[in-house]
Amino acid sequence: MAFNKAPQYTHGSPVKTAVVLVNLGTPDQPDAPSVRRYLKQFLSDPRVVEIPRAIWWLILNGIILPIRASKSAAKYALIWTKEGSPLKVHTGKQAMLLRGQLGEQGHAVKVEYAMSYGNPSLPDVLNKLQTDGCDRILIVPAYPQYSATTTASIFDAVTSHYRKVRNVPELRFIKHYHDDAAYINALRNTVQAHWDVNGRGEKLVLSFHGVPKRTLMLGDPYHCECYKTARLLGQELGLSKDELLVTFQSRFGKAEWLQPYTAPTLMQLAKDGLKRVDVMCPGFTSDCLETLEEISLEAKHDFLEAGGKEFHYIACVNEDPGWIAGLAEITARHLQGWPTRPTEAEKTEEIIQLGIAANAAKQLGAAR
Ligand SMILES: C=CC1=C(C)c2cc3[nH]c(cc4nc(cc5[nH]c(cc1n2)c(C)c5CCC(=O)O)C(CCC(=O)O)=C4C)c(C)c3C=C
Ligand SMILES: [Fe+2]
Ligand SMILES: [Fe+2]
Repeated sequence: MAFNKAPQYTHGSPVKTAVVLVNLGTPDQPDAPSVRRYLKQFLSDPRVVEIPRAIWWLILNGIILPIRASKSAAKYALIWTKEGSPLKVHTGKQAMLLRGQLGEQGHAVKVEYAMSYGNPSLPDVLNKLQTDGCDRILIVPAYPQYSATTTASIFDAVTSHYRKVRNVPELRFIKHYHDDAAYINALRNTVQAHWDVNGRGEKLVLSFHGVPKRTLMLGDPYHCECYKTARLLGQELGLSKDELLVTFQSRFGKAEWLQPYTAPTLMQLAKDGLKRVDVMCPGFTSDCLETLEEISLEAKHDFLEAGGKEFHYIACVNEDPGWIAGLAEITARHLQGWPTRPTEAEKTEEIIQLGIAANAAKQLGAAR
């Protein structure tokens, strides 16, 4: 196997640190060809669909992609913004704000964002960081709860990238923050802010993205981590057991997924006489197709059709300042031990270098 050519090594170059916020990915455009390309990459990942490859290849290419690409594209079109896909827009803004927050705290780190599927791709971002001389990389998955389908797929993508690299950096990887006070507080503040403006529903439904039930039986901690997030948030909000409900959305395929399923549960609640429900999705740190279309539009429609009167969707933490502070806290904790705060000598050296560069530019200007 040939390894990718690394930038020329130079003695004494300062070791730079980078943080990469990684989210799932999204199509480039809300049209069938783009969605097909994205779904093909996503659903071909053996971490996402654990069916023998040859059989799955036939099902995916013969049935799923031809049908789903245009159906999903129509859904993406409903939530697309002028800036692009909400998932990408929010993740990009979070990375920019995290950069600012860590910088204010004195950390000299680069912060980028990348996607497991689609763009900006993880390999592109990791290559760029290598070119920029970053030799310490902290990977921050955008998922609070660990799941092999999401978190481990990032791990696979990162490690398989570096299998082709000659000069590998130091690597760190955050596994989860489902029970981290920084995340729970950001969720609590988001719910409270919504209640302060809109009053409070009879029930708060926490809808997490589902996974096949089989993965729980095989030892994936995702289900337990979702319940722990819910329990801690319920405690922070002072909710009784009757006021809080966990459900799982986005079932894909025919197999049983984690239950109770979100949409049928909401319809049953309405049929049982519940008038107002508040719904939040604490498995997502950015609003996306799954929250904006599936919950805020589809599930709302189902609840109202079944006799409910008021449906309140509470947005994800997105760029909420409390969450950006929390994300910075979690990130800084995982950067510990890496010298990210420049020493006085390094600061002086940087000032000298800047001075030399400015002088050179002046001389160049005078010579012209
Ligand atoms: C938050 C964690 C997520 C888990 C766990 C997860 C598992 C999972 N998802 C699918 C299939 C699809 N998911 C789709 C979209 C999608 N999924 C997540 C997150 C998790 N998925 C996000 C953030 C998004 C939205 C992306 C966006 O562009 O906004 C889709 C595509 C949309 C569609 O066609 O419905 C599919 C398909 C499986 C099979 C799975 C676990 C086995
Ligand atoms: Fe998904
Ligand atoms: Fe979905």
